[in-house]
Amino acid sequence: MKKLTVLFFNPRAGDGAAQKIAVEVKTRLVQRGETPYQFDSTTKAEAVKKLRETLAKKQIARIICIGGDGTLNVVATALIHARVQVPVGLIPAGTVNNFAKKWKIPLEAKKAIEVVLSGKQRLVDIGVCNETAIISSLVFGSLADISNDVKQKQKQKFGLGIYGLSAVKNLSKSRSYKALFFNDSFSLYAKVWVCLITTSNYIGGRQYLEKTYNGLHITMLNNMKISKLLNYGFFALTGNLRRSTTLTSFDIKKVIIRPEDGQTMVVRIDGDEGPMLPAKISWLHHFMKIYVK
Ligand SMILES: Nc1ncnc2c1ncn2[C@@H]1O[C@H](COP(=O)(O)OP(=O)(O)OP(=O)(O)O)[C@@H](O)[C@H]1O
Repeated sequence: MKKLTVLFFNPRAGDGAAQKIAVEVKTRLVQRGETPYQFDSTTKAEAVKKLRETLAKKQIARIICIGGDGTLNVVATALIHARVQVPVGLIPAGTVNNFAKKWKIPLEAKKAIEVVLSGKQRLVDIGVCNETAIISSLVFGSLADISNDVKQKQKQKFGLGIYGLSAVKNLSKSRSYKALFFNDSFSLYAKVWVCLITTSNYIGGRQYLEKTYNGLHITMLNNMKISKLLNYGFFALTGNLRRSTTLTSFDIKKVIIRPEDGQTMVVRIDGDEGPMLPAKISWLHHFMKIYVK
């Protein structure tokens, strides 16, 4: 039986170009004698479920994913649930496309399609929080509440500056969360105003740390003051966040985060609402095969 190519696109990603790009990819695949397999989905949860079922029932040669980090998260989460490794071709069609920038996948659709069809692959690492993939970032604390406030439509209309505006709007509501970070060999109790965990030294398409490390980068702002925010903002914008004196920052492969005092906390992963804390967050070495230049 011939293995199938799954063609998965998210009409909500970026400026909505994914659907048009999907038609282009389909034409290229048909020209090569392939019949791509597609399914309909209207929510992220439905897409994860359908993709996981497809991976379990059918022989899949590869998945072509058209969208941003949130769309790629659907694919990686389905791969985690299905416990299989199938090569993934990313055609960037999101707003930020952090993952595509990190792996130098062309942002222009035509070029990205050629990268997938040329067949060169490499293994890459991602993160996981409970059973949800982390493609680029996990965040909780007041900033997570801020991104919750930012709707996809606003992001498309006003660009990423909308996060800054929302931050200023929400400043008065900000509060810190008490949480315990631990694994087999360390434990840290912290009052977290905002905690950011990333899989690389890029966030929002910009380099924010000097170096990357093969693991999760954890950066947290522990107490909220306007003066601290300015210091933090300066170093973040100049790509030297770890030089800021107002942060706790370390790299790790595995951590459990448990809120104290019975507080409830939801994390946001790759821009979407994720699981509630407590959660186990780990580094998945060589988890995903992707097409690269
Ligand atoms: N099949 C789907 N149907 C509906 N919505 C989806 C589907 N797959 C993903 N989504 C949601 O669409 C939203 C936008 O997707 P995505 O993150 O890829 O685009 P973006 O935000 O423009 O890009 P980026 O994250 O790179 O800035 C996300 O919130 C994601 O949860």
